[in-house]
Amino acid sequence: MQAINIGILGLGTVGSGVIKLIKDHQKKISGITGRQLVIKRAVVHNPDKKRNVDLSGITVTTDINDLINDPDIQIVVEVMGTVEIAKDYIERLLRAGKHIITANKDLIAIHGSQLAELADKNHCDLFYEASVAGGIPILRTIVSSFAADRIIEVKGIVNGTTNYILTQMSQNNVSFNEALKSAQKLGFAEADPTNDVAGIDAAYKMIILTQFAFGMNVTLTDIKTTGIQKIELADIKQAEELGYKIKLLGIAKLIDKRISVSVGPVLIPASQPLAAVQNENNAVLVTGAAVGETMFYGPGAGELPTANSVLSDIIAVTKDIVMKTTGSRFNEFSQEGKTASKENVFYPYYISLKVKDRPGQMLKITRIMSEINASFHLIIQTELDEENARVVMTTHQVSESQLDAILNGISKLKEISVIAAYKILPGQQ
Ligand SMILES: NC(=O)C1=CN([C@@H]2O[C@H](COP(=O)(O)OP(=O)(O)OC[C@H]3O[C@@H](n4cnc5c(N)ncnc54)[C@H](OP(=O)(O)O)[C@@H]3O)[C@@H](O)[C@H]2O)C=CC1
Ligand SMILES: N[C@@H](CC=O)C(=O)O
Repeated sequence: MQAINIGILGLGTVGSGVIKLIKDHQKKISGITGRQLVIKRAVVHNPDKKRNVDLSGITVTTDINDLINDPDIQIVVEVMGTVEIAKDYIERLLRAGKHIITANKDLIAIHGSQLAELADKNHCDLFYEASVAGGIPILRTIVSSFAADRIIEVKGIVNGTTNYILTQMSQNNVSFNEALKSAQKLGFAEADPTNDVAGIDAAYKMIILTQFAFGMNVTLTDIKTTGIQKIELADIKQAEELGYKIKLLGIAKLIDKRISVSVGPVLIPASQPLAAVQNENNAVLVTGAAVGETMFYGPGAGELPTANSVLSDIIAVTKDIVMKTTGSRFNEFSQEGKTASKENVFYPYYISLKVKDRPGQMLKITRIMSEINASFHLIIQTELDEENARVVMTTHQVSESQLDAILNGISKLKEISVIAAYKILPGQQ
C-alpha cells in the first residue's frame, strides 16, 4: 500500500495523542483512505525530553528545515502552539507545497484568512477542526450540515479549562488555583494558561465559529471578553440558589443583520442542557432558521479527543490527495458584516455588589437605574460583616450601553464596589 508521509510540529499533549491514534487505528484508516499513514519526522523544542509515546521510526529534530526540505513529506500537523513562530513555519511549509493541519486557534483566529490565501495559491489544504471545542466535530458540521441553512446564533462552552475549574469550584469546593493546577496536569490548559482563564482562548474560538457560521470576520477588539479569574464561590453558590449555573459562555448572534459576539461568565438556567456540561466537556448550540436549535456535546480538550479531530483532518487531506482535489478552502462562506451596537444587545443581568454603610445606599442605586429606565427583578442582601453587606440584584432586560451606565454610576459611589456583572441566559430555571 502506498504511504502518506507526515511531519509533526510538537510532541506534547496533542502531538502524542496523534501518534498513538495513528498507531492504534492504522488498519481502519488504511481501509478508508487506501493509504498507510507514516509519521516520518517531528520537530520539538527539546529533543532529549523523555516522552510517554513510542517514537520508533520517527526522526526527532529541532530544525523546521528538515521538514520543509523533505520531498517525501506531504502533510504537516502543527500542534506546538505560539502565533508568530507557527505562522512563519506554516507559511514556509505551504510555499514548499505541504498540506497543513493545525489545532492552533490563536494562529487561525489572528492570521487564518492570510494563511488560507497562501494555501490557495499553493494548491494546499489547510484544515483546523481541532482548533474549536477539541473533540467535537463542529467546524466540518457547520460547513457541510448547515450549508443550506441560515444560522442565527452560535453559543457554547468552548473552553475546557475554565469549565473544569468552575465545575471543581462548584461541586467539590476546590479553590480556583488548585483546580487550575489539575487542569494543567491533565493537559487541558494552554502552556501559558492566561488566555484560558481570561476568556481569550474562548474568544479566539468564537472568532473562528463566527467565520464558519456567519461568514463574517471579527477580531478580538470586537468581542467583549471577561474571564473567570474574579469569580467568587459566593456568587457561584448564590446563582445556584436562584436556579442557575455559572459557565464561561461564548455567544455569537445576528441582531438586525449585524453580528454581536461576547465571551464571559453567564448565568444559565439549571434546566438548560448547557448547565449540565461538566469539567473539560464543551457544548456548542447552533440555531438555524430552518433546523431550529441543535446541540453538539463532547470533550473540549485533552490528548485523545483533540487528536481524533486532528486525525479527521488528516483523513480529509489524504482523501483529497488520492482524489487529486486538494486546495479547496475549509470554509468557503464569506460575506460583509458589521458589528451590532451596544444599544441593540439586550440581556437581563446578575450584579453582585459589596456595600458599606447600608442605609441609604440602595436608594442611590435605584436612582441610577431609574435615570436610564432600567429596573430590578430582585434584590438579595446578605451580611458580610458588621460594616459590609453583599447585595445581589438581577435586572430586567437592559442593553449593553445601559449596563455600562449602571456600572459607571455605581463606580462613582464610595461605599459600593462591583464584584460581578454577568449576563443571565433567558429560559426556565
Ligand atoms: N491540549 C489540548 O487539549 C488542546 C490543545 N490545542 C492546541 O494544540 C496545540 C498544542 O497543544 P498541547 O499539545 O497541549 O501543547 P504542549 O505544550 O503539550 O506541547 C507543545 C509541543 O510543541 C513543542 N514546541 C513548542 N514550541 C516550540 C517551538 N518553538 N519549536 C519547536 N517545538 C515547539 C514542544 O516541544 P517540547 O516537548 O520539546 O517542549 C511540545 O512538544 C496548541 O496550539 C493548543 O492550543 C487545541 C485543542 C485542545
Ligand atoms: N486550553 C484549551 C484547549 C483546547 O482548546 C481548553 O481548555 O479548551
